[in-house]
Amino acid sequence: MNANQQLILDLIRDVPDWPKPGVVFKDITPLLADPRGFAAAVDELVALAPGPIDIVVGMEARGFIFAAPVALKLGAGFVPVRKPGKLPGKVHEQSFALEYGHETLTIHTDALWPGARVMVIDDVLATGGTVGATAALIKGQGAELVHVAVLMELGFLEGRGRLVELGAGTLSAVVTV
Ligand SMILES: O=P(O)(O)OC[C@H]1O[C@H](OP(=O)(O)OP(=O)(O)O)[C@H](O)[C@@H]1O
Ligand SMILES: Nc1ncnc2[nH]cnc12
Repeated sequence: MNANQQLILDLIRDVPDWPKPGVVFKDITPLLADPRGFAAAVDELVALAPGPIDIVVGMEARGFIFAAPVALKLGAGFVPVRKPGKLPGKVHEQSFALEYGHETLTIHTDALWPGARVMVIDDVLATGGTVGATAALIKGQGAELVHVAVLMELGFLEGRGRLVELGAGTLSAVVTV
């Protein structure tokens, strides 16, 4: 483990039984409030890009926090995947189950183009539902999902296996717990 990874782990707070009993919530707010920690997280995510990237896709809301600075550092554009009723244009949508509920995600129908090299960035991989739905939205536009990078993978929830089943492409995590 490198120094950045140790710093990141030290700055993520466990909140037991939130938002519902049995869930241990990984709270990134202490990490974001620490400039060295936040920079370390962005740098480690940037380092996971496998090559040139046209567009970084981030998912509302926590994904936006990391995806936007990663896009800038990679010289890529940023495309938001949002919850329903937020994007003003025509959208494609995809529903899925979360660790603590259900969700639908949307993307503008003209956000991507065939062959665009896309990287997905999110804070947490839990069950894989969010990344799986986002991958479907990206592939639905004929874009190339080059890689998925998350700050933290919750290994015990086996989201990675679900993504293989969904054909969501390669994934790496800065830290795994
Ligand atoms: O792998 P999964 O089981 O899909 O869970 C991971 C997702 O859950 C959280 O988002 P959440 O829907 O809680 O929304 P938020 O970013 O608005 O807090 C997190 O930011 C990931 O996007
Ligand atoms: N346990 C968890 N902590 C933080 N974000 C999450 N998203 C889904 N499960 C989560």
